[in-house]
Amino acid sequence: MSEAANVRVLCRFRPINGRERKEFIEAGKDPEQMICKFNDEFTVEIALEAGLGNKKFVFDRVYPPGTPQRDVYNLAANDTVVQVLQGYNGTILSYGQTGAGKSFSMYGADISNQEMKGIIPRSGDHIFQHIRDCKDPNLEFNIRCAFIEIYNESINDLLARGPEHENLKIRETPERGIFVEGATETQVCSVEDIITVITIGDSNRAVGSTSMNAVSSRSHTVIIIFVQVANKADQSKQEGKMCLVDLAGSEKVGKTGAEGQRLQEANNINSSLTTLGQCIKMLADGDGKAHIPYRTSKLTRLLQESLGGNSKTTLLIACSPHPFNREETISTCEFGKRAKAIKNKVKVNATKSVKELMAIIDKLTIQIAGMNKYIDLQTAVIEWYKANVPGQVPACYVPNKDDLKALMEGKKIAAGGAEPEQGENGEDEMKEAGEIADGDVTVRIASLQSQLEKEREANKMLRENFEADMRDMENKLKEAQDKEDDSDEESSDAPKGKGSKGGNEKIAFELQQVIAERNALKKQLLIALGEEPEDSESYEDEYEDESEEEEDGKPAQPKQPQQKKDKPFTTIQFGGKKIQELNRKIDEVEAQNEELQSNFDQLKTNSGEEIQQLNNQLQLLRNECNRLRGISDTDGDDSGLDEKDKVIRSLEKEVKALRETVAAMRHEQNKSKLLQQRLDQAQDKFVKAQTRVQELEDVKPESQTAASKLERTLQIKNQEIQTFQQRLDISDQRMDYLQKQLVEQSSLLQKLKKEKQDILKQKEEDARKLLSDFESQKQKLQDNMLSKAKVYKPVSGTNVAQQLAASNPDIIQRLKAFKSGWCRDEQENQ
Ligand SMILES: Nc1ncnc2c1ncn2[C@@H]1O[C@H](COP(=O)(O)OP(=O)(O)OP(=O)(O)O)[C@@H](O)[C@H]1O
Repeated sequence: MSEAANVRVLCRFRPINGRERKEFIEAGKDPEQMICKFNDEFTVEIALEAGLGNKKFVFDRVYPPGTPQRDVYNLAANDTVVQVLQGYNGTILSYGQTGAGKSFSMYGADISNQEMKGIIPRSGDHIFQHIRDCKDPNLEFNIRCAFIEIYNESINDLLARGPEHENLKIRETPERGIFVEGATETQVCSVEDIITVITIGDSNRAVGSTSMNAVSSRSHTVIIIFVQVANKADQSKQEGKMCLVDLAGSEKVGKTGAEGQRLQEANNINSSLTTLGQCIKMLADGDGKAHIPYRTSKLTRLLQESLGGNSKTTLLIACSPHPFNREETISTCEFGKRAKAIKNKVKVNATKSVKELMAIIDKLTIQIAGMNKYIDLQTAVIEWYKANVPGQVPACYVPNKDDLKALMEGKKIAAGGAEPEQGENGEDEMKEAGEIADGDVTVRIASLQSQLEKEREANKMLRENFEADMRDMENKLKEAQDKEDDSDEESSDAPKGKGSKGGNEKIAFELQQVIAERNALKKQLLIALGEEPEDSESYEDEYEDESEEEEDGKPAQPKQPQQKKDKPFTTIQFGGKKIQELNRKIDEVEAQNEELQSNFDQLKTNSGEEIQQLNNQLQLLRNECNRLRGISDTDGDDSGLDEKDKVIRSLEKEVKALRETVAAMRHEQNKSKLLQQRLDQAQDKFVKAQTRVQELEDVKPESQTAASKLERTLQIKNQEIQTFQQRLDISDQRMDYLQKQLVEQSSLLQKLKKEKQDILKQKEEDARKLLSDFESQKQKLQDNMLSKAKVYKPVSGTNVAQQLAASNPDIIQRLKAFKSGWCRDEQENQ
């Protein structure tokens, strides 16, 4: 993880020097005059040309003239060293006008003097003090130093001589970042080694005298201290890199009086500093997306990481306090102000051990496997959708983002059909994944959908059953009616007496059966609707007395059926067509019945009187006949006999006629009886029909209630179906989204695969390169040490300075000359 870090800018003013005094004394001005006013430790006000006021600059710290080296180090470099020891890149660069004190701050007036030494030797002190203080036996430190200069746009190795160490190339790799290819990196084991390295490097660098600075740096110098910390415990490594940059001074060519080689140097210096200024301006002003022209100069390319890159950077601007350099001081402060706005992105340079790399590869392999599995699942979903009707919930599990995450972490997901993992955490992971799967909305939709389907099916069945029941009831009613009609016809032809009564019983029995069946159906229907069935009333009671014998040979009067309590016997107004027909028939039968009854009564009255009269006449005739027979037997007169025979025959005719009349009357009487029986039957039918209608009337509200309940249930179910349909639509949208995601994930997978291959390839290449670099470096160092007797030894424990002195006697002269330059300048200042 990288973190943002602003470039810190510190501003240091050196004391007024001899040259500046001299200039002002010669000009008749106050030689001690200063242009800077220090309001607090962060602010400096620079006096502009006469009358134009002051210009205020705010920095992370402002050091007035006379600030001790230690104070500058404490703020400028202490934190940076700590961060480098933690594996960060840190840069401290000094910028300013020539002679403003850059080298003084970075190296110090005397690098071996405790008070006068500058940031670089103090950093060395700090690093080795830290190593000495470290108590962790697993940590191994490896400190290396490189020392280069950029002179006239050429990068030269200051720790080795020869053309092969000049004009070195800048390279960049993901592991190392930006580095100078072929620059000598010598191992240092103490601060003395660092001092030696500085001394050697200094002796090799390009310096010259200008009118502004007796020993002026004619090149930009960069000391790089690599701090590598290896942890034996976990085989990990991290390497912090500290760049200590002493820039060559910007100068006004006219003011410094440069000409010839100095002029060319000055132009190159100014050119690279101008590019540096441009990069800083663009970094400060831009939105982070602008192209920064780092490659325009070697300096900016080398400092690319320090400017807007992976480095915690501190810019130390060195300024002159004297009015003689007002313009340059203001310009330097402007430069510092711009640099302050730069934000770097820093991160720890942790080098992965083989173990760590293997772990990363394993993780990536798991991720790829997880993504493949995810893709398989998604493909299954798509296949399912293709094969099934849209709007249905997939029969297969629809994985979600969490599943992808879990799969990429090597976990398994329950709905994917994977086996539970072994080990302590396996179960938990499966449980977790299972919870994710169970909680998935699609699964819930599927479950609800199937529930709905079941409800729908049950509803449909209920409705069908109800309709079938209704149909059955109607059929039974029709059958019963037909049977009644048939019974009517049969009874008209049936033998007199008990025969017609038996027909009624049969109808009554069948009707009871119909009622019993209806009750059973009603009970089933109520149970299906989830209601408590009422206890069915016994309809048999209504008919239990119907089979009573006739009393005294007289036809039994039709009995009224027992009416149910609280249910009055009402005239039927039921809406069915059949019921209307039945009513009509009942009315007809009733009318017929009344007519027959009155005829029968009339006939009965008339025939009874007539029979009595005829019987009386017959008796009289019999008496007369007997009397005449007695007279005839006593007189013996034949004429009288003929007369008597005539009377007898006449009387016999009359008797015969009377007998025929009586037979006819008896026939009428029988006919009347038959009519009476038919009347009874009709009465029975009427009663039964009324009962039936009443039953239907009773059932009607229940049926209506059940129907309305069903209707309401259907409405609710329809609403639920609509809701489910909406949820299914959402699910469809989700599927679209998932399909898009699948495509994205596929391309991401491809990308990851490619990246993995690239990384592996790059690692192999780097390893090969490192090995070859190492071998060549090793060879070079050995060659240098053995054959050419070079000045340093890249292994700890040897006094590099002593070896250097022994093998390079001329360097002592050069160092003396170099130091005398500083001393001269010191004297001048004093
Ligand atoms: N803070 C200071 N206190 C005392 N003397 C200083 C201070 N800064 C600089 N000097 C002196 O000023 C002179 C010039 O300093 P220095 O060489 O460090 O300048 P520079 O900016 O590196 O110049 P150039 O760019 O030409 O190399 C030196 O003699 C140095 O000792």
